[in-house]
Amino acid sequence: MDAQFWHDRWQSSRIGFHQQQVNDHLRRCWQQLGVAAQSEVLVPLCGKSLDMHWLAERGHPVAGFELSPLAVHDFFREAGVAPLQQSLHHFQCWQARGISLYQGDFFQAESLARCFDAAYDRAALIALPEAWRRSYAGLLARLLRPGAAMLLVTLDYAPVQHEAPPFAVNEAEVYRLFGDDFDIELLGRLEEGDSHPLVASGERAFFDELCFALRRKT
Ligand SMILES: C[S@@+](CC[C@H](N)C(=O)[O-])C[C@H]1O[C@@H](n2cnc3c(N)ncnc32)[C@H](O)[C@@H]1O
Repeated sequence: MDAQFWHDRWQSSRIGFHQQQVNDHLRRCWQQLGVAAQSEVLVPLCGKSLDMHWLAERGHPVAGFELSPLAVHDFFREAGVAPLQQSLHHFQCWQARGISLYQGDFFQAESLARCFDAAYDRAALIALPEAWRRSYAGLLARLLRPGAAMLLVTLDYAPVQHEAPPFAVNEAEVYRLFGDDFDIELLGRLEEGDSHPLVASGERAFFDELCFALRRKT
């Protein structure tokens, strides 16, 4: 997916991935990661996710990375706050209430020369075509300090589609991508079954959400 694909999605408000509520896996599983309250949480490909407010309310500074200026603008406008803005290397950085949104290409994040103790990925890995996922996993391994924890939420469904996100990223692929640099534990599999419209209509045989805890190896 090139940048224009995502700019078009935001421009035309085709943002079905955006959740009006805090993600269930985040609520249920975050505590198990044992991330210290003051640890900053990296949120790659963050959109305007409300999950970032949830993390900030728990005392975590948040560093989100998002391509779309519209998403960043909406995030702060909908929260009713006026962020401070500055240019930082390849990014425009918008900050308010302990949340910093770096607007630009996440794959340039190393230009900031920063590392993090925790990360949260919901609908980021599965937004990337297969050819980009290894670079993404490698970048996260470099941005996270040894011992850092990451909560990763992916989708597994069949038959898979290759044309447009969300892409299926199953358990075996998570181990292939992250296994060299991270210890991995599958925390849960939410089997949506017939409650998912694509399963009910017969378009998909199954449609599951997977939640993993990753720990950066020392
Ligand atoms: C499927 S959405 C998920 C957003 C968010 N994680 C959520 O749960 O709502 C993927 C987001 O990644 C952004 N994006 C795609 N490629 C990016 C990149 N290279 N750098 C930063 N953001 C990117 C898109 O604009 C889009 O908002």
